[in-house]
Amino acid sequence: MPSTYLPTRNMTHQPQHSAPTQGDLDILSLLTSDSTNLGPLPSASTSQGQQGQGQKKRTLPKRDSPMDALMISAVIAGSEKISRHHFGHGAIPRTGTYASCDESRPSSPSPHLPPKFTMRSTQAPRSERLRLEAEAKAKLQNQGSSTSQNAATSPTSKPKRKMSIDPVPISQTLQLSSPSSSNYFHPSHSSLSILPSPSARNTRPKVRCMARTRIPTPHGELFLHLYHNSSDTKEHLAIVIDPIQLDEKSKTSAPKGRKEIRSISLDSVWREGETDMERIVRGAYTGRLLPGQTTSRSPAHPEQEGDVEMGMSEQLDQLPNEDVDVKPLVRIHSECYTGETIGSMRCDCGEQLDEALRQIALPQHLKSQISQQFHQHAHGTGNGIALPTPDPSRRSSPSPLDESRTVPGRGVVIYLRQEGRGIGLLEKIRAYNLQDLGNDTVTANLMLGHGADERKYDVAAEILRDLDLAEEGIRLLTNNPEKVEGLSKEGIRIVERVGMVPRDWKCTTQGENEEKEKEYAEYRERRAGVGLIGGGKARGPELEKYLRTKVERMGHMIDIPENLQ
Ligand SMILES: Nc1nc2c(ncn2[C@@H]2O[C@H](COP(=O)(O)OP(=O)(O)OP(=O)(O)O)[C@@H](O)[C@H]2O)c(=O)[nH]1
Repeated sequence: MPSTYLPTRNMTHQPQHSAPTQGDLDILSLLTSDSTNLGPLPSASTSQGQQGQGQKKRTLPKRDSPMDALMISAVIAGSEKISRHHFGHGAIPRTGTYASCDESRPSSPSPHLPPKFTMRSTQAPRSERLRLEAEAKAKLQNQGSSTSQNAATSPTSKPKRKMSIDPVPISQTLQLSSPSSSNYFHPSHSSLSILPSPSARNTRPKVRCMARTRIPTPHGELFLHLYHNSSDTKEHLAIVIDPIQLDEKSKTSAPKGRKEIRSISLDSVWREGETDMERIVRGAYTGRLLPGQTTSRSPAHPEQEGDVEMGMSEQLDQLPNEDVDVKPLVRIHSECYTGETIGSMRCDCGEQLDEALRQIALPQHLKSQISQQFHQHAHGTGNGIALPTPDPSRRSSPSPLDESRTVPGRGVVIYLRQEGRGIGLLEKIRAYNLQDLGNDTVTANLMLGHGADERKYDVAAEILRDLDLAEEGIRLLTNNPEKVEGLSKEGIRIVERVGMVPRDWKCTTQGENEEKEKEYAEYRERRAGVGLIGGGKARGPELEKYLRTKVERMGHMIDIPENLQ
């Protein structure tokens, strides 16, 4: 091999401090020597005794992998100045950092040739990497032992983030999902591992509103609140309709003392020094955001409001009238993918969600609200839940309230992610197949090893508490006695139950079918159906059977229309 193959460029740029190793010298000698000078490589068949006297034994030093001299030469000749120490590192323009892969041996380019490139390791020295790894392990162990308790009590001890949207990591806010019943389709499924501890079962779940935003809908503008909680991994929602927060006219027409429906956990200060932009991004502002806005009118920092508009409650306090306000209308709604998204007419869930939003947004007559309280609902509250009976003497006494006054409607739909009455979408789909075999919605659940209804209302109650509605009292929109009982047990004050009449039954019962039909047809064209498939009235034999089962087997507090009995 001619000596011109010697990779002189490379050798010239070897760092001066590092003496060539024996391996380097061997390769150099291999590349520059005549191959005939190489002795035979030792092999199993060649013993020392068999070697000729004059033959000098030449062996390559033991290296990690066999190296082909020609290949090495070709690679070196065709590449930038790369020494074997830097093999595998990237060639980058000189930028100053990590001039060598080992900080103890900085590279020293030849003083004669201005270097075009310097080599920079793409990774830190091993010592540094080991140190970081040990640090990370220690940190993980610490986190494991201190758990969520630390996080909840000292959010400021978290590593500093650019924008603190989430004061507590999701892993600490959300725990493993709620228990599900076992059934014979999943013999291997054990729910034991995810059952909460007995002590956890007795404590109230904690909820935190993580973010809120304004959503325009066919029923007006509303605020969507997303909640995390400590008892399951679901993101439950609160859909708040409260026009006084957005609309000047509503503000002035609302009764004195009406409070905005706001989340306490969202509005609180999440950490010291949080910025206006952080509060805006999570939705902890009052009023309406405008393009380019960077400061928030924040209920948590009233002292910062300065030149901004007067707070809503101050304005309301200045209203002259003394009206008793209508209580917020609340619906606790459970997720139903089929009914709400693909317009299934096996159930009335899509229609109910639409109808609930419509009813909450409707202006309320103060007079009618008071008079409603004189009448116990036609079906009572069911399950022994006593609703307050207003003093009948007030009925006859003339009062300014007798003059009907319209005030903006307000209320909340708590949207719980309890698909399929708590059994999940997969199981509900299986239940539908059992229903097609002739079973009703309750029997199908039982056949799958579930309860007829596995829902809980503790998280809903905590969300109502967070919205500061628990004590003020609510009007609950439902036919379901379990919802009334569940919420009452959780300490929610229900002043009235408002029935949910299926739109189709409404037409049938009121004897004004044609007019009502027309009204619903117009309604459907005008505003329903936006975002809800078939948002008008649902009708069909399967829906009929479902509704009937709810009344006959689940105790729902509504009469089946006479012509359908
Ligand atoms: N397992 C099962 N769940 C169903 C079926 N049809 C509807 N659902 C679920 O039932 C729930 C609907 O309940 P809600 O809208 O809260 O109302 P409700 O319990 O009927 O009571 P109301 O408040 O009177 O409407 C949703 O989670 C649906 O997914 C069914 O056939 N089987």
